Amino acid sequence: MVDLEAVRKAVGGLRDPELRRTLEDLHMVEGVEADGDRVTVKVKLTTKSCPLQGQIEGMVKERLAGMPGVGQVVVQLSEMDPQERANLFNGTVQKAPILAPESRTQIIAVASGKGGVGKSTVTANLAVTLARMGYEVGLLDADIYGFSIPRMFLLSGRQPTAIDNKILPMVAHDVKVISMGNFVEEGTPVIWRGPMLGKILNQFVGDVLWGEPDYLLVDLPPGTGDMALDVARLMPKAGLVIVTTPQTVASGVASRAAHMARKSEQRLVGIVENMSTFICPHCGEATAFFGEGGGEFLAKQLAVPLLAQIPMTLSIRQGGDAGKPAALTDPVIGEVFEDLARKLVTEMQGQEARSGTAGR
Ligand SMILES: Nc1ncnc2c1ncn2[C@@H]1O[C@H](COP(=O)(O)OP(=O)(O)OP(=O)(O)O)[C@@H](O)[C@H]1O
Repeated sequence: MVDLEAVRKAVGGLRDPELRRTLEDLHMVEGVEADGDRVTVKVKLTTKSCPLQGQIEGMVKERLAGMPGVGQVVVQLSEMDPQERANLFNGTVQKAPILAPESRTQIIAVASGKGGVGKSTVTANLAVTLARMGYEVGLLDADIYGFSIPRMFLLSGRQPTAIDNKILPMVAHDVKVISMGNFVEEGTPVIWRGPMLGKILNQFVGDVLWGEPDYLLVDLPPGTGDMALDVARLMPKAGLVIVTTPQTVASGVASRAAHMARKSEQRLVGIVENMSTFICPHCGEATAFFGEGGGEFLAKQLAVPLLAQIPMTLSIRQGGDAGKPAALTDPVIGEVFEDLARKLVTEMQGQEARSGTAGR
């Protein structure tokens, strides 16, 4: 005898790979039936064109395999009607828009004074680390000219699913990702300017079904251009983390980014010094390749904490190119980023509490 309640519970406990919620929460389990040991599970997808339907079918079969009394498993897929979908998206998936005062999502914008200091690398590694620590994480790649996030998450060339004018973020390494890089042909230059940038950012925030992540990381373009100002305008509560190298600090470009943030009344959370030392892949010796003390100097100057000093390692570069951030594969780097994530979470909580906005 098949225990249909147990089957329903087992299927209901599976998580939708895109929406990151259980099928039960999403009201996707329409019914379970048994005819002898032949079990039929009816699953209602948000859309029949869902590219993950094969994956969902496989998940159900794998989950039920070997359950007492269960022999053959048949998965019948159907589709929600627009009303059911709207109820689901506006209710279960996204209770409040991500920028609404009642949203629980904390936004962390990651900036740098100039390009090439490793801002995207730090953002990607921080995102996967927060996800590994159990937080729900979204990553918005607002570096629309020099997007490198899709490559770092092995998402190049893929397109997110769009349903009823909403976009589902792609998921990689447990992080929900949206990047301009997934909306344009590879190698095509992005030439929008001024007001268009604000519109894209608006869309990436308003039209993407982020759900309710604990943290939304925003990878800003380098420098103090239009996009950084748009982020300040659209996300006034975002905390800003500035990535610098010891050398960049010396040239003063990092502090320009910080001063702009202050001017636009953005909340500075802290500094991350990247490429602090070069770790030789052969002998393991650490060399202060770009000088020393820069991050600390900037942190003192701005009266914010130095959250981390990230070494320059082969594993970080290789992880970025291979689509698997090194924080997931190199235990030493994993530890460095976990330390950064813990400090960042604590600092954000402290700032919230001090400004009296905790629990918003
Ligand atoms: N700590 C590190 N160790 C080794 N390589 C690193 C490290 N940080 C960054 N890199 C490498 O440096 C290059 C530039 O990094 P990244 O793309 O993250 O910079 P960025 O500041 O985001 O640049 P841009 O804003 O111009 O896109 C990449 O090849 C990346 O793999």
